[in-house]
Amino acid sequence: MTVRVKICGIRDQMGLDAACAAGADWVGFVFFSRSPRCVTAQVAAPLARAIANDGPGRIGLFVRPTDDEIRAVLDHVPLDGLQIYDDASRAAAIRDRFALPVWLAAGIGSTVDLPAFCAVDGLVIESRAPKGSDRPGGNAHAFDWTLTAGWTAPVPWLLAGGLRPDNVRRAIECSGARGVDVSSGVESAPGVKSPELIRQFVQAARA
Ligand SMILES: O=C(O)c1ccccc1N[C@@H]1O[C@H](COP(=O)(O)O)[C@@H](O)[C@H]1O
Repeated sequence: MTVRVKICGIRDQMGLDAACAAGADWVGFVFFSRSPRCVTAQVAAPLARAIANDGPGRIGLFVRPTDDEIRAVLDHVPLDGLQIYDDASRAAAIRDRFALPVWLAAGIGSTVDLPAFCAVDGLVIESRAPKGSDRPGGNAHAFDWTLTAGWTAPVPWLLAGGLRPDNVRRAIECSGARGVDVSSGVESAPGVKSPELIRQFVQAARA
């Protein structure tokens, strides 16, 4: 089975071209001001529009957004889905409001944190933010991948957090994930995507 891959935190054409050439299934644009990968709608719009119809899906990442913040982005940037960091009921409300697929990000500390039910289209299962971090994801921080091994997921899900070309295969084998999401692990510096690491990551995920 082909593992599906999302490359998150795309900020420029070079990163986008690398993700497309590597065969990524989705690319993510981060609309969160405290992230080193943050893009404005003005920066993301031409990148999102440049993606071919058969290219990766375009995911907008938001942290506790208001409806107005999402609307302001959607007015300019064509997106195929939203990745939301908020509580489950708010994510479901965003799904209803904007009629777009919504993936809810869930930080996992133990198996009790794994959702048994949800009213969204997908889950991004990742580590909890380390103490002192001012953002809930994108921290290059991994969790115990075996926690998801016996889980019956209510919707499709991606594994995220601290994944890199040299650990993604082991993470997939330990977790049972069929999809992975990466940001920090394919960068040469915070916010700077490395085409070579993107290529290696996608290849390793699907090896
Ligand atoms: O990428 C970010 O900067 C970010 C900021 C705020 C919330 C989530 C963010 N990224 C997501 O976090 C995970 C793991 O990222 P990493 O590979 O450990 O850096 C992933 O789902 C990203 O989409």
